[in-house]
Amino acid sequence: MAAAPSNFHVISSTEQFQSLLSQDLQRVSLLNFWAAWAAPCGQMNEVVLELAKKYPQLLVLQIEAEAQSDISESFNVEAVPTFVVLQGHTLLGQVSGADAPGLTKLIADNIHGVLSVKPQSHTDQKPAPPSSIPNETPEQLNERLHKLMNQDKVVLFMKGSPDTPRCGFSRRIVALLRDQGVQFSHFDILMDENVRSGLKVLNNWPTFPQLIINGEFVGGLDVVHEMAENGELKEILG
Ligand SMILES: N[C@@H](CCC(=O)N[C@@H](CS)C(=O)NCC(=O)O)C(=O)O
Ligand code: FES
Repeated sequence: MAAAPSNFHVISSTEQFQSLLSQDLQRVSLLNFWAAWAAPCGQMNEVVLELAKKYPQLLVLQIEAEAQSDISESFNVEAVPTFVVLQGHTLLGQVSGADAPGLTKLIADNIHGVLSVKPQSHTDQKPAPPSSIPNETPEQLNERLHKLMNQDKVVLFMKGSPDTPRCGFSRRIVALLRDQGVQFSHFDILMDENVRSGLKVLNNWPTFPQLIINGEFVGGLDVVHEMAENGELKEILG
């Protein structure tokens, strides 16, 4: 990250957090709850830095969610990234997930009333997607997705690898499958944007992890967790 502006603070203690917030109770602040292992948080950190530069009057607090668990808990942060916008100690709004346009709008709307700074177009704030196989046709991608889904009896499409998950949801499904004694192959969707977006369409499911059994889409973490609880998972695994 390049040199941070003076309204941008990395929080290292609850005391520092409270004292920064209390300095000026009229000031609008943006709390960015992030984690180093979550790729979308890396992209959103850039967006947050741009917002800090664009709105010098905005107090921007970078909070590493797991390291500052007391602060995270007090705002009920359950996933990263989560963004909380306050004026003093009053909640103005919240955005969950890597929603750059949503966050930009929330800040613009709230800063606008307070400071009348003209908001800029949202489109130039979108992070660039990671690279993928160039010139792959939809047919080729479809064929590749079916091959990947059939590479083993159980295939997990996840963020990162089973030994190095890059997201809490992926980490939890790996722990669950291991706990259930399920053998599985995996594919890291962070390495391939075509697979990432293609599977969302093919399986009509917007998130990862995605578990595939016998070539068929089964569900994400919540679904698989439910199936492990009620015995259905063992049943379809035969
Ligand atoms: N409730 C979901 C949680 C998974 C989730 O929300 N995943 C998000 C954040 S990791 C996701 O994959 N977003 C789309 C993307 O990153 O492409 C489940 O049961 O699997
Ligand atoms: S990568 Fe942020 S919640 Fe999964």
